[in-house]
Amino acid sequence: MGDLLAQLGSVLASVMFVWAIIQQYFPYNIRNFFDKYSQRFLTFFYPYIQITFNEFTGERFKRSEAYSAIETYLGTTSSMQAKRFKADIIKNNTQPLALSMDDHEEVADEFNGVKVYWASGKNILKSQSFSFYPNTDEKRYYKLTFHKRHRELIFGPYLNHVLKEGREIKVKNRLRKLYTNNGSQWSHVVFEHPASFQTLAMDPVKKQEIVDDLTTFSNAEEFYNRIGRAWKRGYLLYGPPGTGKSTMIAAMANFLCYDIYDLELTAVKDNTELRRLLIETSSKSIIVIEDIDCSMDLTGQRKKDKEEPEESDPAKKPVKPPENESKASKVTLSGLLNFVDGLWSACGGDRLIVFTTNHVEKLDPALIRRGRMDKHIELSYCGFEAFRVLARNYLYLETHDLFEKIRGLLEETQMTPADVAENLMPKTSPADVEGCLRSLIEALENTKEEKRIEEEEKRKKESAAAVTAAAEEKDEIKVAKLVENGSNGSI
Ligand SMILES: Nc1ncnc2c1ncn2[C@@H]1O[C@H](COP(=O)(O)OP(=O)(O)OP(=O)(O)O)[C@@H](O)[C@H]1O
Ligand SMILES: [Mg+2]
Repeated sequence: MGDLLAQLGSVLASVMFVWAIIQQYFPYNIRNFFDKYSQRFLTFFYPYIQITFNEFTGERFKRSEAYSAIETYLGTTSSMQAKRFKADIIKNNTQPLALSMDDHEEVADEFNGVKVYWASGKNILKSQSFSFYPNTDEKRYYKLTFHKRHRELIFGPYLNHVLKEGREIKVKNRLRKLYTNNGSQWSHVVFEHPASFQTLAMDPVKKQEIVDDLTTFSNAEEFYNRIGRAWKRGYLLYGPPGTGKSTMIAAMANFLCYDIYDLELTAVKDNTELRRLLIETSSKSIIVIEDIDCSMDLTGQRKKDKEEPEESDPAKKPVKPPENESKASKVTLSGLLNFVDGLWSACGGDRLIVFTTNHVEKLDPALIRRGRMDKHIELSYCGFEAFRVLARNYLYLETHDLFEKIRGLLEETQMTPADVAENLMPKTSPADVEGCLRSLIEALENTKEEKRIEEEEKRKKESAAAVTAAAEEKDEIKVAKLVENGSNGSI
């Protein structure tokens, strides 16, 4: 046995030696000739198929998307098998490093019970001309090997699975961005908002419904293709200031790993500019228009005659530029509707459109009808369940004797989650839990008292108005009687 191995070893060594000599000394075309015929010879007996994915294809400096997706996919799949990795910092909240297989490593993968083999390698081409960047002549590739009887499974479902998984991991690992528009240009910063659905204070049933809806949407590419609709979904978030609309958008972006495009409509000149901005948005993004009722007169002619309710938040009063102001935005309701309706569906990929408003009743029904805004979500005053989330977030508190009292007060008053959160914010370290809860109770009682006084004053005003109206009515009757008597000649 030992002899046989020794002989095998020496045969292998001689073959490798001859191959090394061919590689080293024989001209390119002779090598090519050997390659070609040895391959033909091998494929005759060899039952395996090989596919090579090169790092650069076609355009010299454009990295192949498939190669990059495979690299990411194998980074996760190979983590238990490979011994040498390449690492890169990704500065992501959840994971600091992205791993990928180093050159000349080989790993196995399994799909539907079928085993396949991936190998990484590189060709070093000798540059014909002088180059300052010798590294650019390294050509990396991944080679996939599998038995030829699995050809259909691998060419179809398996490769789709690898590319899809790879892209998804890449999306999760990337640094996400928050884009804002300055007129017709997007500029961006890194998006690092810590909000999540766990920390969002709202009714848990409603919250779960939203999470499920988002999950279904983000996995529904095939469904949207099949029914012939653009892969997009509209959300309308409405409710008083400080109830968590903006926080929910950040939580959605973190949950789906999407970028955010915060569109400032008042800075957009006209419909053409709006169209350009929207077409420039990338897939896997949330396009947000905050305070849509204040952004401009989107309601068109229809609302002009109606009396508009007074805006309680002075910062959100609609900005109405002077008539002759040349910079005034000319974006129209129909311009916006065209995009929400899917004229821009030509740009593929999934996008969420989110509108927020404090006054849902002010919006034109055309803008928010189902199909345009698929989901209407009301964010309202803080209920007991929402309070419990805040207590957990701010004070690590699951239960407390004062909870029942707080429950009662929350049912009787209207306090926004922002105000509740402010009261629960620890003022000392370590947190004085009872002190925070008492400060909240005091704030709730003050709000309740203010509401009582307000209602009493309103009642007083209403009864005073009723008395005046009755007196006026009496006077009118008297006058009418006098007039009637006068016409009868009795005055
Ligand atoms: N439901 C909530 N859950 C957790 N935190 C909340 C919630 N609502 C408000 N907050 C807290 O209050 C602050 C203000 O909330 P946010 O900006 O989301 O309110 P909003 O509804 O967007 O208000 P506006 O209508 O004025 O834009 C947030 O920074 C957050 O800390
Ligand atoms: Mg907001």
